[in-house]
Amino acid sequence: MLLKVQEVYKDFSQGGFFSAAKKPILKGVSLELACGECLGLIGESGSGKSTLGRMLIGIEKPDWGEVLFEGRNIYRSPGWRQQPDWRRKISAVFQDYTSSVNPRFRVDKIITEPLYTHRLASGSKAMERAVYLLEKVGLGGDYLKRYPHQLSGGQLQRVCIARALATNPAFILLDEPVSSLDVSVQVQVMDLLDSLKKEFQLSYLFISHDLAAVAYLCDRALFFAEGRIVEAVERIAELGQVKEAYSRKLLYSVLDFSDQLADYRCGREEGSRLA
Ligand SMILES: Nc1ncnc2c1ncn2[C@@H]1O[C@H](COP(=O)(O)OP(=O)(O)OP(=O)(O)O)[C@@H](O)[C@H]1O
Repeated sequence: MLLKVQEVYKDFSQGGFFSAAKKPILKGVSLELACGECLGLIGESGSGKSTLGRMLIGIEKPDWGEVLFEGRNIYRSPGWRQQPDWRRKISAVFQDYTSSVNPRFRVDKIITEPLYTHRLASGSKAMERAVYLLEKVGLGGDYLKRYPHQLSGGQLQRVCIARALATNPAFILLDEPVSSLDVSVQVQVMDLLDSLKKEFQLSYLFISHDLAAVAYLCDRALFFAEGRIVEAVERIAELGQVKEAYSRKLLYSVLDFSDQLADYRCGREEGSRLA
């Protein structure tokens, strides 16, 4: 198993720095992710999805429980706050692509930064890798010298995906990666993520409140409420048959679920016609 989360708990302080009051955010979450798999995490705003996501990429230490990556407890490995070898194998793409990049960096610097941080390449080797990655995300070397403000939202998110791929990761956290994009661009970016997953044998945790997007991209899914997994869907085709009241509520809240899924599928066909 690539990633294993065992009974993690997390509380956050409430009411400011001097307050001792704590609010439980994660309440005993366990999950597993195999190589090459895309697992969806669906839940309402504030349910703790991003907190769990941050825990999986090594930046939110659990109060209790374990996060095992390739069998190793990442928060107990020596120097987990620095740059141990496992860290380059874990990457992330977030919803807010604008604040994910330094606006004063050109695309080449954005993509090569992790290569320098992890001492994987520098100079012309790093630049060659940046061009290769830009091609992989459908942009190409012409974009190397552009600034973020010279790119569309979809192009900038592709640059963020290229950066996430730079260190040859095995696992990528995708925290609402298409939520800020137009539907037609969402389809293109999800198709890109899907083809990259196959090409590089990547595993994804895809956090979303959008059931249609989860149905489109994921192999299986977890419904998440108030810091707990309330229902697991082992076959994504059965997403519409969830039984728990919370999952059904989420399903019904997306009244246009099947319309939206049809839109995505339609967008994919259109995309392939345009290609
Ligand atoms: N560092 C922190 N300190 C205090 N409270 C926090 C911290 N990080 C998150 N929280 C709180 O934890 C709860 C869960 O937040 P989280 O971002 O994980 O939820 P989410 O399900 O990802 O929501 P959204 O979909 O809106 O991003 C929220 O009430 C949030 O305010």
